Amino acid sequence: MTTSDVRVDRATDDERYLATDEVVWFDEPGSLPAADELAGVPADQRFAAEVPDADPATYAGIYGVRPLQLAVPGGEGARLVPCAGLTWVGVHPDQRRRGVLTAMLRHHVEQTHREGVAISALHASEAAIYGRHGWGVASLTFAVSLGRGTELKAPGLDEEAAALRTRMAGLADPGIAERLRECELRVAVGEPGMVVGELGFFEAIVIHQREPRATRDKEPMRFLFAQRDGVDVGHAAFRREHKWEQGRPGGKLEVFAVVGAPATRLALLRRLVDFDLMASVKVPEVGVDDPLWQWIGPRSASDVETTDNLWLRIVDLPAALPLRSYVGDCDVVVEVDDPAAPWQAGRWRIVTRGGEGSATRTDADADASLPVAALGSAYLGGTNLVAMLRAGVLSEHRPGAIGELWRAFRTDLAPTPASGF
Ligand SMILES: CC(=O)SCCNC(=O)CCNC(=O)[C@H](O)C(C)(C)COP(=O)(O)OP(=O)(O)OC[C@H]1O[C@@H](n2cnc3c(N)ncnc32)[C@H](O)[C@@H]1OP(=O)(O)O
Repeated sequence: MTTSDVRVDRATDDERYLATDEVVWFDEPGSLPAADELAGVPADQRFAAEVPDADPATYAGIYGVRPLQLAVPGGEGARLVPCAGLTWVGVHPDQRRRGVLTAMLRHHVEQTHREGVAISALHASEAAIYGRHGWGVASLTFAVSLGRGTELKAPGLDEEAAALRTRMAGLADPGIAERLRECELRVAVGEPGMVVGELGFFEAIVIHQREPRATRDKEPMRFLFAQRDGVDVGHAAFRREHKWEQGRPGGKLEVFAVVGAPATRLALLRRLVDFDLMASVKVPEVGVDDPLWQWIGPRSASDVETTDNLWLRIVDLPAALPLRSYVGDCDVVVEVDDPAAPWQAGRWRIVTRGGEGSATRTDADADASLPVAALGSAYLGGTNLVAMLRAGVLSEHRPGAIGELWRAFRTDLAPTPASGF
């Protein structure tokens, strides 16, 4: 079988899509009606691959797209731009390593381009999958474990943080999905790297968290909202777990997200490290330049794990570059290697001036050659192109060209990690 034997189109059979999902992800079967299981990925954004000799009860492969707003560098803060959130990618175990994923990713890139969206983003289950298909790691994230009562020292933010009120909320509270989304939209304009889903994405969180398999033996997900003058300015999602050691409480608090500008994050984290009966708190989605590192000092975390966060793929280079702002000026001709998107492979003159950027076709000699994944990696200012050159994964034909490009793309702060989608 070759990739051309794989037919990819809209998935029209919900049961078949879910049966494929179950065999790929080997989770406890869901108990919700199909429409609820599939909530969060619009019906016209669910796709499936078919191959000639497959089991008719499942698809050979499935994928979905969540329409997202991606916060990209924009002046002092961020601009929110449309982005295709690739998710739910899976190939039936009987069909793996036959090119089904390759066919689906090619379809996704073409489909995204056709729909006029310039950027695709994803979180990768395994790091080896997406680089060869043009996605590059655009941000890194850390999960940081803290002990109960860890002191967060931030003298310059104490007053602002103290003026915020934090209040708990639950999944059953009316309007919770709307509140989460509104709050994230408010925060994202200051945090390049964040993504914000449509309302259906937040409704799906509520639907899925109410399912028995999500809460078995566990506290249901709870939220902590930070409010200024009655307006939500940030939130954290978390769950506590009982643990007793020799009659003493040693509970674990698992945080799923902390969303807010620095003073809001400070107020939320101070609450999270001070819940009764807890001994430790695990905070995910801590970015490279997250203020938490300054607040806790170099050795206060009991454990730190790092992973790749958002992977970006540019699918329309001349449309993508003007969407963000740039701190430096450059004029560099790049040869872009992108076999899966021939409309943007080849030579481009990238010019940034006065904060604005563009890419135009040119026949001039290339100053540098790049896989398209390198541009996705650098797009949020999160991955250093000069470091990639030194590592030997890019090539330069005019000395200094990559440095010039990087000084235009770089940002003051590393991107904020994007929450899972
Ligand atoms: C955004 C998201 O949804 S992330 C979730 C991704 N899904 C999963 O992890 C679910 C479990 N895994 C799977 O369903 C499948 O193994 C997939 C989707 C990862 C890969 O699907 P396949 O159809 O087997 O991939 P395909 O045959 O097109 O492989 C393309 C190439 O990538 C390589 N590759 C694919 N997956 C992996 C992997 N997990 N690790 C290393 N290499 C991989 C293949 O070896 C192949 O290389 P080659 O062209 O040099 O031979």
